[in-house]
Amino acid sequence: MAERPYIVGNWKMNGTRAMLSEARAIDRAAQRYMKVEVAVAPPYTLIHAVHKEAEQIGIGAQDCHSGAEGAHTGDINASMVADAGAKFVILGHSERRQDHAETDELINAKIESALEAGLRVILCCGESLETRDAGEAESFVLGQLRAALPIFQDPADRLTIAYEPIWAIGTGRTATVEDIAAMHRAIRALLDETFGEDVSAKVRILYGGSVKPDNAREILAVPEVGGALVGGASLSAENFLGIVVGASEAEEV
Ligand SMILES: O=C(CO)COP(=O)(O)O
Repeated sequence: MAERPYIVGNWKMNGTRAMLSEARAIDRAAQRYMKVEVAVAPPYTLIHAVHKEAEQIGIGAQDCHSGAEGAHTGDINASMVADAGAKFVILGHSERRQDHAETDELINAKIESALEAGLRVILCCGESLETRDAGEAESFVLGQLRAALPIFQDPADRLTIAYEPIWAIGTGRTATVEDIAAMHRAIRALLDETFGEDVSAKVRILYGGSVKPDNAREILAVPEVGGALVGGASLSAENFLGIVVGASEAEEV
């Protein structure tokens, strides 16, 4: 693997200032695992506070509005999260696609504004169980990516992909390592075709969906997997660091 494994915690709609002690613990411990790149995406309300605590870990946002500042009550745009200390934003997460009816067009507009604000993008993709059972998982996921990849002029520097099968998110059910490897290979082939192999090699493909300390090492040892996007297990420093340790051990194999 060309790059360090990338372990990103997505706190989703969790966390008050009480979580700052967890963030501090993650940050201090991450300094012992320099072979792993560690980051968290807290809710908007905590981005700046976590950014101030963090010396080692990267900070990101879980979403951003697609527009410039203006009359959009309750919304937060890309330059605002960048100003708060975020260096990346997660876009296209299945929970945003489902709960907020986000379309590929809207996600593309968000990607454009994020790139303009200097943010890196973690672009999520993933199929439902119905789609998988119909044998259409690969074409669905590649379709989601084909819709967005042409926007990236400088993908090596700005793009990370997260493959998160919807049926594995928060369910305790992970995809098999064979399924993960197969989907990651298909995504890599698309990246090779779109950007050329040299640039593609610099884009990490993460797996997400019920990654826990006890399965992290096995998943992260899959050569095609460049890291993990972690939901539930990122809310406790102990669990999240268990995954970082798993990534570090998988690197040594
Ligand atoms: O959606 C996810 C990360 O973005 C995965 O969530 P869980 O790790 O809770 O399954």
